[in-house]
Amino acid sequence: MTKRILITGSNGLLGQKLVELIRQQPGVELIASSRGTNKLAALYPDLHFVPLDVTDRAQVQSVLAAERPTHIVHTAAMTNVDECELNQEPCWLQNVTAVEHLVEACEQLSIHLTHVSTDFIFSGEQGPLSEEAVPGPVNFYGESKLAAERAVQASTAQWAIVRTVLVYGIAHDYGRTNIVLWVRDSLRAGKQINVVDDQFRTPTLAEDLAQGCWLVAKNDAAGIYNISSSELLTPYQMALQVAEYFELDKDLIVKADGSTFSQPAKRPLRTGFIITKAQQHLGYHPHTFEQGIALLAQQTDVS
Ligand SMILES: NC(=O)C1=CN([C@@H]2O[C@H](COP(=O)(O)OP(=O)(O)OC[C@H]3O[C@@H](n4cnc5c(N)ncnc54)[C@H](OP(=O)(O)O)[C@@H]3O)[C@@H](O)[C@H]2O)C=CC1
Ligand SMILES: Cc1cn([C@H]2C[C@H](O)[C@@H](COP(=O)(O)OP(=O)(O)O[C@H]3O[C@@H](C)C(=O)[C@@H](O)[C@H]3O)O2)c(=O)[nH]c1=O
Repeated sequence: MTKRILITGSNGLLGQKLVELIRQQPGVELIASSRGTNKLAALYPDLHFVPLDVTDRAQVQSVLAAERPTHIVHTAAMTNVDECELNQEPCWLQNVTAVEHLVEACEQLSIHLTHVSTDFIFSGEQGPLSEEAVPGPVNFYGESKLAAERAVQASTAQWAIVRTVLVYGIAHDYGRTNIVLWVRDSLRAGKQINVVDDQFRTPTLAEDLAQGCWLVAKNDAAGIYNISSSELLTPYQMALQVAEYFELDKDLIVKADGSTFSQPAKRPLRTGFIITKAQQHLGYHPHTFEQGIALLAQQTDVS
């Protein structure tokens, strides 16, 4: 049966990488969707795009009934963690209520749902984590993403959950920075930055995350899959690698921790994922952080 894959949040970082990847797959029909206008229209004039605000139940019902996808990769979310902490109603609407609308439609139309989740559902007391780890969020964004997972796991539709962590990459017409570009651009500007050395992550190249989501949908996989890199690093260690690669001044990177650096929303300290299940079951093989930096360097040097 021909796969018809609908991506939610196709204007986002992961959404754009999924469009780039899936549009090249033979025998697969792609439906891109997002809340705003299509940011990829100039890049991919032939891209089939439909406006879809996933918080609007009627839109979810009508678009899915019209487009009849066989698979959905749900990337859309409110992803600014501090904004979620300070604006909890829109966070819940975008991260939980929207998922309930999608689950309902996937059950009605027998659509395979791949839902993208996060390490922030965990407390940060221990890591790196397997798929069996017990959640315990420490911020509202994490609470919303855990509630979304529970809605998906209670579904009678075919579902898979892809958990990831600290995604970096370059997207078109995109407002948000990421750890690699933020460090590179700060050091290039001669700016001193305070970077925490007490948070542990397995940073994820956006292209690898897209590959992981594609492997899940392609294989009609079921259950939870950790999709990230396999290198456990602190942001401080990541910053040093970025400085090394771009030959920038490491002395501008000042080591910080929770006692000297804080953000409106608490961050889980130790996360990061064990990815052996995805490696063995899906054939998932991510880039190293250094390879990821090199890929971004190539992309920024040409764009
Ligand atoms: N980035 C990271 O470090 C991590 C991300 N994740 C998860 O991965 C997924 C993708 O993240 P990422 O690509 O970074 O996110 P982005 O913030 O880059 O993109 C999210 C997209 O979702 C869209 N969106 C938001 N609300 C709606 C809505 N109601 N209807 C339709 N589209 C909507 C946004 O549209 P608009 O542009 O109009 O705002 C945006 O384009 C998310 O589920 C996130 O929770 C998990 C771990 C780490
Ligand atoms: C801005 C800043 C960040 N950091 C560190 C904190 C953190 O570990 C890392 C990234 O910080 P940010 O606040 O940009 O990102 P943060 O909101 O922590 O990223 C999270 O995003 C959501 C969507 C997720 O799902 C999580 O997996 C995670 O990736 O860099 C510093 O050390 N100094 C700084 O000045």
